[in-house]
Amino acid sequence: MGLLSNKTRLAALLCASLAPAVYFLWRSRKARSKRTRLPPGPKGYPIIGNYYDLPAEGSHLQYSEWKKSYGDLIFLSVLGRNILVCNSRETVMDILHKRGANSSDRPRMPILERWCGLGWAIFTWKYEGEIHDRRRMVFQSINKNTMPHYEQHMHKEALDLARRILATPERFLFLIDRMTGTTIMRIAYGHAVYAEHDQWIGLANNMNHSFREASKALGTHIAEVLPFLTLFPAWIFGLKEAKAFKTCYDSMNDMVNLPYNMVKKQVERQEAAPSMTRWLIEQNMNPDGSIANEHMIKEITAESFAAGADVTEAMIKVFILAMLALSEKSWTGCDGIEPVTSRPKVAIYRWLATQGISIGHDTPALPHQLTNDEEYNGYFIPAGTMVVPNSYECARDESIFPEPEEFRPERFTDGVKLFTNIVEPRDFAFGYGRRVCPGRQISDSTLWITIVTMLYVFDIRKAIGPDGQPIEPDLVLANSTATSFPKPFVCDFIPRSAQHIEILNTTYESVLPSATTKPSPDTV
Ligand code: HEM
Repeated sequence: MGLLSNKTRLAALLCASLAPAVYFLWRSRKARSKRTRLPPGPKGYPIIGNYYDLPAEGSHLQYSEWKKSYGDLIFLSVLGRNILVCNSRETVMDILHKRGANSSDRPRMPILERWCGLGWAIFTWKYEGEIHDRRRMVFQSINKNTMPHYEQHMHKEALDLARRILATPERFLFLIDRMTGTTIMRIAYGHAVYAEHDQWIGLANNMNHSFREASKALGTHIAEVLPFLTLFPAWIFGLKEAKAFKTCYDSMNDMVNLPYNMVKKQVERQEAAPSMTRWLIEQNMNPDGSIANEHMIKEITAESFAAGADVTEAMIKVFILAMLALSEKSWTGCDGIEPVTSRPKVAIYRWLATQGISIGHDTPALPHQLTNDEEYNGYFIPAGTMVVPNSYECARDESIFPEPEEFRPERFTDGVKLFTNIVEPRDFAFGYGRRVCPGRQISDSTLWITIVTMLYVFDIRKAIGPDGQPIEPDLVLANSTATSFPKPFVCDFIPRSAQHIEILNTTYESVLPSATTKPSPDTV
């Protein structure tokens, strides 16, 4: 006779067979109860979710509008992808900074990775593996030893920009574009640009242009949210888009390989100018002359160039717009600016964000992604949720920045020193938590040196139209490409005095005198 009676055995059998069913029922109830604790958001449709609630461009405006109904946290779902929008500085900081250990991944960017050939760029990666080494490479090559060298070049390029604007003020937009390219080119590769149409800059322009076109093409692309579609060839979804993606793919490839190979040859000949690439090659050189981590060096320097040039250009153009917005109002910092004491650039970062600068495709900043489930203020946020920080809304918080549309440097500085008790706009201009921009020191210095130089030489005013009235610039940025830019605009650059011009010219000659005459020996 067994140890258990037949009745007990039957009961045990019943329990054993029911247990999984009970367990799954319990789990689904738990999950359902958790789901009911999701943050609020607009009710979507089955399967497609909020697909049609989001505009094709300017999503930050829609997020800000929803804030009135749903508050600081908004939960959306688009074709199965969960999205959490952080609509205030507090929620952005809580989720992306304080909980950075769980919020530092990126959502997959399947089109950029597969069709546009950007799988090597860390901004598309999860926060794991080699990304730490690559971010470290950027930090190590922008250090206290290399920074003074880079700053000399920034200074030279800013003075050069002022001289060129003096000669042909109507070309100022093109000249700013050129100047940011040449500055970052110097820093990344040590390449000096002399000719108007430099081959290296041409390469970079091709890359930037093709990336913008590809970004436009991926705008509403279904494969963005259904990654398996990128297993098919892009052309079956449209020839025009496929062409844009392919051009992007090829130009990225050129940018990764050609400048790097050139610098490598220069290092072998001991002729390389100081740069991120030279520094990284030297640091990774093996005793037999081979270079360790070569793929990382060439990819991270190409990414630094790509990440830096466009946004810095946008920032400087926004600064000019800001000067026009400031117009007749008095601001002590503008008049006879003291280069090292006044710090209007923090105002630019905030104002730029209020204008909806978008870094990353049509989101107010690059999105992050949750690695694991998260609990926040009683809400449940599932693993894999894409977190979108609405920096646009953060910069417009009226409790911190009254009349946020106004460009008012006096919020941050009395014209002599920077206030210490301010909310630092750089905290939201350069991203968040563990994914914060590793190149911010470079951009910060470039922007600062350029602003100071321009304000020293010029009074920047609204252009006067044929009717004798000032031409009002459009302050709304053109959105929806990788980085948003001011729409083309006109303005007047009025030199402050003959003495200011003389000082500009003598300073230009004295900063890095060798950089003005030596032609570039290498072509790519
Ligand atoms: C004014 C100029 C710049 C602005 C406003 C800017 C802003 C940003 C922002 C908002 C992010 C996303 C951060 C996040 O995910 O939370 C980012 C990422 C990045 N930036 Fe910048 N950036 C600028 C210039 C530069 C420069 C000059 C470099 C290189 C030297 C650079 C390299 C990068 C890289 C490599 C990433 C990807 C980091 C990652 O995904 O881990 N950026 N930047």
